[in-house]
Amino acid sequence: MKYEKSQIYSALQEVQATVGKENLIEAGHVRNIQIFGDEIELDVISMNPTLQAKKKLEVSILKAIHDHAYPKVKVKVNVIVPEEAKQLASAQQQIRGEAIPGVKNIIAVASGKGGVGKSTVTANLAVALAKMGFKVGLVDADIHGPSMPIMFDVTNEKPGNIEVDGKQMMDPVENYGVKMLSIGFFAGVDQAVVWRGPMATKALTQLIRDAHWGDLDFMLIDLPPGTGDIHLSLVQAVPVTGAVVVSTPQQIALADARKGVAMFKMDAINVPVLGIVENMSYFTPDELPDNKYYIFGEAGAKRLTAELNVPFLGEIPLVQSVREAADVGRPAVLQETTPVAQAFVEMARRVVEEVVDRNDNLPPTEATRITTMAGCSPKKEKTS
Ligand SMILES: Nc1ncnc2c1ncn2[C@@H]1O[C@H](COP(=O)(O)OP(=O)(O)OP(=O)(O)O)[C@@H](O)[C@H]1O
Repeated sequence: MKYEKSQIYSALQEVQATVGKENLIEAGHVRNIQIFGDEIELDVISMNPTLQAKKKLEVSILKAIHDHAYPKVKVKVNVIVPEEAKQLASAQQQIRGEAIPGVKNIIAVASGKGGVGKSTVTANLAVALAKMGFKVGLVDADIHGPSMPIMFDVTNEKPGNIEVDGKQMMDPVENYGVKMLSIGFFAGVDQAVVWRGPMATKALTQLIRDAHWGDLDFMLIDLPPGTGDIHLSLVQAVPVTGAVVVSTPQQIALADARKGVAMFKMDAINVPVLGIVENMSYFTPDELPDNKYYIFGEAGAKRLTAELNVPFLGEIPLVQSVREAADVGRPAVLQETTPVAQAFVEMARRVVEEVVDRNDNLPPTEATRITTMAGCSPKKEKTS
């Protein structure tokens, strides 16, 4: 079949440019349409440097060409981000608050709905990253129910004080290779529940900024469920590298996860969504390890990622040992050889991949970036 450039141009008029109201052709964002046998290749400009925007643009172009010109043709899209678009995004990041010296990547872990296992996933992600050799810090900002001290078996510890450049700072507690601060250390679980608005925000900012974290590859922030004040405060207080959203496959959890993703994508917030983790994907009894029971529905979060065009970061089974491990303060990923531990390690690998991808495609949070998967092979268990 012979393909006509004019047909391709008219199909691309159906796709909106990444800024303004014009379509791609009106905006002059399509360059170098080339036809090689049964393949069309073209360059397109994206004024939005985020990975999501670029992927969305690519998908829209494929769809437009298939729907309005040639249904079966192979299409290769090269998305180009001009330097000024990168600089603009960088400037937008600056007004968000200063980076934290020594902290390379800040990852917010969120869920729309409570009780879907956000804190469990965060704790296991933190330990998995530490086992891979990364320097990891964890901020438990879940003011409604800080659970990290229990999950890390440090309920009887208190963060120390340390003088840094003449200033008194909190010294995070450490276990399993993860430095950690929790609102629970200061307020006690019962008090923390009543914290709201400015008080919660102030506490969160102090946990992040008034602590001596040292050099970290990753700072994970376990947010309260939902989409509230504290989420907005966080993105104003620090430049968040990306967000991980946790959901179960259940419809009501997915509806809230969708809201969570939408919140991070809002123009005013504009935090790249690294992807969605599906927790409690299926139940597997210990005595029948090959049996999978999809008690909350099957692959719901996976479908949602396809629909929202965000990465799928993995599925974690519902296993009794995960709950037991959380309760005794030894995250399940430390079990090493169990399938659920491997699922957590695989999820951590996917998160690192997405961070690398994001840092390659967006202005960095700081000058030093993680741009390699080196160090991603699990090393020997490190416990304290
Ligand atoms: N994959 C899993 N298998 C078994 N139990 C799990 C799993 N994930 C989480 N749980 C258990 O489910 C309960 C809720 O988990 P968790 O506290 O992590 O949820 P959450 O989303 O952080 O809750 P919230 O933020 O509303 O306090 C805990 O008892 C936890 O041990």
